[in-house]
Amino acid sequence: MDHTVRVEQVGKRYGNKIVLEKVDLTIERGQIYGFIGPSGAGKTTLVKMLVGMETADEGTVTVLGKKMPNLRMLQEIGYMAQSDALYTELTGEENLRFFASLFKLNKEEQKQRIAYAAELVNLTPDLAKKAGAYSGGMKRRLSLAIALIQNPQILILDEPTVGIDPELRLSIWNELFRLKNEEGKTIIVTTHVMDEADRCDYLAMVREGRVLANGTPRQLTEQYGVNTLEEVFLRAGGKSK
Ligand SMILES: Nc1ncnc2c1ncn2[C@@H]1O[C@H](COP(=O)(O)OP(=O)(O)OP(=O)(O)O)[C@@H](O)[C@H]1O
Repeated sequence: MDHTVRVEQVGKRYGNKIVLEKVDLTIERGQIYGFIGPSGAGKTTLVKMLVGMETADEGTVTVLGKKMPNLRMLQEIGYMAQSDALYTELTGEENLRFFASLFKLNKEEQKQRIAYAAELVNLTPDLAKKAGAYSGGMKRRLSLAIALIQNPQILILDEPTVGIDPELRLSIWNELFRLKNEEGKTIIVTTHVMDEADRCDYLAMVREGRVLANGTPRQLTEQYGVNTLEEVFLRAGGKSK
């Protein structure tokens, strides 16, 4: 099997608080892998470790065979954080150009990638406006375009479609499927939206720093004896489980 990400016995604490405990995961190349779980479960901490922005106190995180954190992996990992990290005084296009310049792309590739990413998120007509004047949804879209700019092998998206209207959400998901199917990209998302979780090939249910269950959406509903992922989420998120 072609492992893209391997998380082994990972533990993390902030002060006295245990945020992740004994987490094991394997993500295969070309998978859309979702993390679901209640607020504060540890999903963002986990994805930050995959990107190399947080270090594990225990255990190891390996991405494309390299132990994380590893600065060289930034070329291969596109990351969209939960809060937008944009230069508000720069226009949308200038933001894209700035981030494109951080990667190994020649001038022509930069131009193509900027046009592609802007088009994908429907921002082409707004590229000349300052990012500070964008609406919340437009900022999310610009962040997504930035995550794609270097054409990374792995996309890590922390709640990518929050504040994005249903039509654009659908077109973004169609593009994620295309990236997976045609380009073999590995896509990791965190989400609270159950119809998005349903679109993932594989899910990990995270709660209180542990992976309670993982499997395909169907395996999870079967395992919990319910009909929908929403019910799985409520069971796993509730105290009664
Ligand atoms: N830098 C930090 N310092 C201290 N505590 C932190 C830090 N980052 C996260 N935490 C705590 O770690 C826990 C897990 O947070 P995390 O952001 O990973 O959860 P999450 O599952 O992504 O939640 P949400 O769905 O709301 O985004 C929370 O209790 C949070 O308060």
